[in-house]
Amino acid sequence: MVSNKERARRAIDAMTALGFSKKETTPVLKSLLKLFEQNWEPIEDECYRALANAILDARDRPKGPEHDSHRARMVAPEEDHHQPSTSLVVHGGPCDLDSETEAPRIKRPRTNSNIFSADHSIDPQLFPSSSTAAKERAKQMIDEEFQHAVFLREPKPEPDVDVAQSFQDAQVGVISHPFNTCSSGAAGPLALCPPNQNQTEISGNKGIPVQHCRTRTSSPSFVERKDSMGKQPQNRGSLSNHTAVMHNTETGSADECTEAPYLHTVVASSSSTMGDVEMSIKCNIDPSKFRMPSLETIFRMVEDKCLRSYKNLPPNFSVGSMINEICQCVAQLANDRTAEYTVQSDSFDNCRNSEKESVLVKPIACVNSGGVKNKSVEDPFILETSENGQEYPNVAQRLALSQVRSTHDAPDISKGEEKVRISVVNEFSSEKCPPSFYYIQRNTVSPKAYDNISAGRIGDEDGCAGCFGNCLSAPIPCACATGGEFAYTPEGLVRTEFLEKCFSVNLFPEKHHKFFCKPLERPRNEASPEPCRGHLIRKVIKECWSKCGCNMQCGNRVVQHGITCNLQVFFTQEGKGWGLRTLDELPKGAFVCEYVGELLTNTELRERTSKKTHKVGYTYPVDLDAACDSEGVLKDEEALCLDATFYGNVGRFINHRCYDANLVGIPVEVETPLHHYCHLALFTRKKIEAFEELTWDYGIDFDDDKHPGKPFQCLCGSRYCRGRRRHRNRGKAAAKQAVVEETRG
Ligand SMILES: C[S@@+](CC[C@H](N)C(=O)[O-])C[C@H]1O[C@@H](n2cnc3c(N)ncnc32)[C@H](O)[C@@H]1O
Repeated sequence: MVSNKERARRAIDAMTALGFSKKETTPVLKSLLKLFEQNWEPIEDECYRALANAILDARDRPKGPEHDSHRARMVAPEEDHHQPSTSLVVHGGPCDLDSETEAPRIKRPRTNSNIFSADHSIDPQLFPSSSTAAKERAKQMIDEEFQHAVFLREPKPEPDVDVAQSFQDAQVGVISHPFNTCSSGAAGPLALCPPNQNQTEISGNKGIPVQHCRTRTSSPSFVERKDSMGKQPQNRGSLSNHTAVMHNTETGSADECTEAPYLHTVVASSSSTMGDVEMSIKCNIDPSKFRMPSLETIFRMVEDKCLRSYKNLPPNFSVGSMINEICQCVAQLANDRTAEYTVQSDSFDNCRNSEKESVLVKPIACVNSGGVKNKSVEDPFILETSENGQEYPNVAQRLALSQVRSTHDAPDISKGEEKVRISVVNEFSSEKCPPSFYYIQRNTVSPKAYDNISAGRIGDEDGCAGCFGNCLSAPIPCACATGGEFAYTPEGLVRTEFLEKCFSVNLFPEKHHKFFCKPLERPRNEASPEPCRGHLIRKVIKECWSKCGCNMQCGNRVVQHGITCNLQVFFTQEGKGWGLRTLDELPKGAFVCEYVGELLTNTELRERTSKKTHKVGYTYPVDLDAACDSEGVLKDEEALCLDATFYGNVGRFINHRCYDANLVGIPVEVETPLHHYCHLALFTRKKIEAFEELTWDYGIDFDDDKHPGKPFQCLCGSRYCRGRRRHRNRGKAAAKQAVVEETRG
């Protein structure tokens, strides 16, 4: 049992850590002891919160004949005069309650450097006496008051702690505790944690989460929460848990804290029958200088840094989700050492081990029913690192891979990323599913491409003031309508005229304006890249977006809703590899899917393809021609393209067909606050029957021997095929004319 002397010493030390002198603390402590009838618990509870408050009250209390230095009134000074009878006076000597009806007024701590505010006194009626009930209620009120504050006051760091260094030494720790209490997702309370208590519970009210604090002995401190009923809150894993835990600087005793004050913020948590896992940030701090930023701010900054540092990130990359994922993985791996875990872990180990020389992405195998080995397991993509060690996929990407769906074991190749299930079948060979890639529903953006699009070259960040309700039914089209008319019909189909104009640009590029990339200035001895062959200026659909005044059901929002038709990836009979088909009949002008991949600059794509180190049979880059600037001129490194080789959606399975393909690609501005560029959306050019293969004219000139990428041997089967030798000399104009007529007819 700890002696009173020791308890007093600890209390004084705790206060010293907060910047209160021993001289100041001692009389107030005595008063409180008296008040609580020599019961230490209410004083020690909540990291000596009551004591800290009482000292502050003593400080705040105006000095006067009736207020000697040993008297601390737990009342806000401004109320003191008006409600003297309701305040509790604590004497420095033996406990001397002025009145049985007086009660302590507990103040809310100030949130910034000056810490404890005196602006929030608690109704004294709630503390009618110093009875146990009153003390309980007082304790509860303290909790309520402390829910949202950072409770720091000039703590004394360890003498040998370099404060500046301590800031940099903010650590993230994973704390696992296999029991059933858990953290809530609600904005959480902050606690001042006593240095010598094994567990302190701060009760809350109205369902507001409460917390326990454990101080460190050999293991790190942690904070956990449960609701006022002691149940686990539902919204686990939210990232707003925010807890400040402060330790004193005491050293020596095994059960006492041995480190400088630190701020302890719970970042994420995961709860399951397997146990709870939390991740927290611990900062050694100088509270006079330190203000804990919000987690959202921190995450945003980290995400921004990742984007800049690494080549590529999925657009929905979120540090917060990643940390949550880590918690879940810790819980899972700690409990479940299955074979599957070993396999996956190995692939990550491979990535890690080969980080220096090359990065190995080992796609996860298909589940093969017939015992057929998936080629992709044996032939992983090998991607060389660039000079600066950053090549696809890099560290951040590998971390992000857990969020991106691999295509193994896929009755739905999108692994639930899309609203509809996209099945995979192979009726013609033993390959059960396509070589692995990472399924993404939205483009990822490389930092360079990001710089280009965030420069606002393509889109206009401002929303349209004229949008309201469903823009398509407005009597006068708003500014989102391209050329004064919306491209979509009320049924969500692209209007025939618009569709034909888009098709015509593809078919007769020579009749349409082009713009040309300017190559980068290069040193004389360096080979110049191939001169730009020109990018077509295409018709663009601009969809309404979050800054528009209309609602999500507005008819001028189609592509942004994602895939809605039933598609299937299938193995083609003609030798084109995998292809995409529709399972339902589709009307003319229907949106099928976007071509999704990694958004790169042309320069980045060239660098990537020049390495040609990956063992990928098919290539998937597509120019984003619509990415023109107002001057009609682009620098080479500004022109954008999409590469779906490693990351992509079902669009990457659409094969080429010369001229009479049944899909047409239309650039669509689907804006987000961060991205303003044209997405490449594929719409049906004509009515398509169920089970018909979906095709698209890549615009390849098979006669062009100078083309940097060797075109494949076309097996499209079209009567107008440009790839078949015997057709090459036939008049292209005649072929185009035939297609136009066929389209009209
Ligand atoms: C975007 S991918 C299409 C999906 C691809 N078939 C697969 O299995 O992943 C483009 C590649 O498919 C092949 N391909 C597409 N259309 C073709 C065609 N008409 N004839 C022959 N091969 C074709 C070529 O190898 C081309 O580089």
